[in-house]
Amino acid sequence: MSNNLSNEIWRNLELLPFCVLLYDANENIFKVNSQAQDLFGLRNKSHFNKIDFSHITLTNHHSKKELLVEELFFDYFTANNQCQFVLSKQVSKLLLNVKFAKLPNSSSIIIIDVLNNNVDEQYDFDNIISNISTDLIDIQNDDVDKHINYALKAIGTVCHADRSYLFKFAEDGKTINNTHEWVNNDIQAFKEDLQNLPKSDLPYFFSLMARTHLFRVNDVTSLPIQAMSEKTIFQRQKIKSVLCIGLRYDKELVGFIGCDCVVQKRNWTDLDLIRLRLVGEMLANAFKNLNYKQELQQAQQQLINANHKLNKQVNTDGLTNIANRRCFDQTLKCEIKRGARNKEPISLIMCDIDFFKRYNDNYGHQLGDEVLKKVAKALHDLCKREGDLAARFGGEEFSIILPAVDTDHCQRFAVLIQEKIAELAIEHNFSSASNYLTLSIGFYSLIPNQKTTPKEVITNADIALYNAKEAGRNKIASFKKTD
Ligand SMILES: Nc1nc2c(ncn2[C@@H]2O[C@H](COP(=O)(O)OP(=O)(O)OP(=O)(O)O)[C@@H](O)[C@H]2O)c(=O)[nH]1
Repeated sequence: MSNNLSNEIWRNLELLPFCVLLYDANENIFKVNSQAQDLFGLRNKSHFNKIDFSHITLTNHHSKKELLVEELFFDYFTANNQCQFVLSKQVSKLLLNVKFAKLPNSSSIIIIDVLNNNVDEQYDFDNIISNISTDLIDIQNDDVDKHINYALKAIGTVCHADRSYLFKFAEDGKTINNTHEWVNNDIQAFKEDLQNLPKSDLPYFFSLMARTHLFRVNDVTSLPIQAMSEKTIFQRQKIKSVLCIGLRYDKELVGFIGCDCVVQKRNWTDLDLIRLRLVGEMLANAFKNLNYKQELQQAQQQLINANHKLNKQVNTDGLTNIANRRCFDQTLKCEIKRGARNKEPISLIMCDIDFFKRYNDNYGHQLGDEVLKKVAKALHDLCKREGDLAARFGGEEFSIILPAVDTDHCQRFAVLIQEKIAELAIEHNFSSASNYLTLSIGFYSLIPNQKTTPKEVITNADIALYNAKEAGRNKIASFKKTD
């Protein structure tokens, strides 16, 4: 490549809006445009030698291998003419996209595009954002505060703020509450003072928020005259710069998150805004999910309660509030099967109020109902073991299922029933059996087998009850098989 040609190419190249370096093989010199000189901290010269780059190393962004800048010009690029490198500066790391082109006569050009101003910070923020979004996806009510505080600390730190916070509008829509706050070391917290704050105290702030969902002030002292109220509040909190973005829930503004700088002013960057907006959107989505989840849980609970109530209703006798015939039938069927499986006894007691018709006729139907309730409660209270069931069989007749109870045990239980009814001491002057209300009790105890049917068990207990009645009432009779 002739000198003239090389110079001509360079005149065009050096004007590109990138960092450009050219190696002129003829002269064995390097040319570096002003952006590239700035990037590598080189002194302004018309051309450079290898030695001028000897202090500059780059790190391959993917392989993490280090190399000297000069190596880029000589056989570094083979298959791919483009690669990303990290250049470590004093306080930051820059991500560079480096493109390589060969010229005739072993000369070559390097064009560098600075992709990111601080690789570490971006990397940290990406990590934080990915953590926050993972945490917020499955947010539960009891750890919501932890995640919000983490998000606020993250956004406060990456935006170089001294304080970050979340405000939510109260239900009346007229006041706001500072629900969460992060403050940097030695920075005063204000959360407690910022409860039930009338929106009307910040008219300028909220008019901007309503229109743009954004409030970005680099220098609080430069706020316009309409923002007098805001200025006073900000200055009381020693705020020098403030950046807030609105939180929307179904397009409606429900609050805002923001950052303050207290120690020194900050010219908020577009990146600060993008980051704050990202965190704000994630929080707003999380609140939305949480709300849906809560509504769903409430609906599920209501359904469970309604089901429970319905289940109770269909299985409960309306007057006496103990198990009804339906529940009795189902339970007896199950317990017979269980007894057959486990080869365990089961007892069924049928009991009937003596001369109840006379009671009704003389004391009235209403008092009759009260008696039924008292007897039902007494029987229910006696059923203490799990699996025992007292039910209203129909009219003034009650039944009790006693799993794992044999004849002797059931006889003792029947006596307990009589004692309990006697304790009630319900006057019945029209009974031929006693002056007080009494029951006739019949029971059937058996070890069921696969063929045993509920019908057969009920019939036998009923026969025993009939025998108790026949024996003069207020009696206990057990069913005995007549072969
Ligand atoms: N108050 C009230 N009475 C009821 C209810 N269900 C049934 N009865 C009454 O219970 C009475 C049962 O009468 P009977 O079957 O003749 O029997 P009893 O008078 O108790 O005579 P024994 O059983 O032979 O001692 C009837 O008068 C029914 O009206 C109810 O829900 N409330």
